[in-house]
Amino acid sequence: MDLMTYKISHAPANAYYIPNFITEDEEKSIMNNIYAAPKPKWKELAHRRLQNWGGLPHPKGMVAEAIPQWLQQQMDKISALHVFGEKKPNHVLVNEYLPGQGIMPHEDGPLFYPTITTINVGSHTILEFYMPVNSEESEDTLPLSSRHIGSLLLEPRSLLILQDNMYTSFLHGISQVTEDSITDNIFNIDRCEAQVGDTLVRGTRVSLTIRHVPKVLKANMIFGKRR
Ligand SMILES: O=C(O)CCC(=O)C(=O)O
Ligand SMILES: [Fe+2]
Repeated sequence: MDLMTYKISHAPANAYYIPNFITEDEEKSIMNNIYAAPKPKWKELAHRRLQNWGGLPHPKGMVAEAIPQWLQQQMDKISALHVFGEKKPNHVLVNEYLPGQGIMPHEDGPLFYPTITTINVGSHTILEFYMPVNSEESEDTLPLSSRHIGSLLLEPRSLLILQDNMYTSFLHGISQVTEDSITDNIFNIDRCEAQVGDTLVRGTRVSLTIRHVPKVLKANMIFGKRR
């Protein structure tokens, strides 16, 4: 697969969008596996819920946990695209959004290698990008709406890859709405099934954010070596 074919030329930095990265059968099986997880695997937040696979990222290092085969398979497919350099993805964050749910604009922080890959399952969403405020400015003088630079439409079964500047120079977030108007402010609209003028009604979306966590602790570094 030649990644360059999928580069989003209108995006302000390195971003790639691969429609139909997974098949409908794979999508169903991913959904089944995610919903088969025991209830405590879900972490409930105010506006979404999530599952961590591979461990819990932590400034002191992630205690690695085994990744099930159904996820590893997808991670290997992404590895094959060489988007993590010499590294391999070792962590998956699953987010579930019901219609009307979203995520506040944020940066993903220093715990991850600067490539984010996301498999999109179930429903579309719109990922919005914003300029951050620097220390001299405040939210009052530069409201979020004035800092919006554009967005990406993520259709079901697609893969999104964001790198470097896209990761460090902008905030990303998902608005808490139940439908989205498709406008020409969507960087990848020419790669989507939807067209400018459409209104897309949101269903339940599950995203798999697949990343590389550089700092990993071996269990014996915590408990001491046992022989
Ligand atoms: O659901 C998504 O695609 C975005 C998730 C996200 O930005 C995060 O969990 O940091
Ligand atoms: Fe994020």
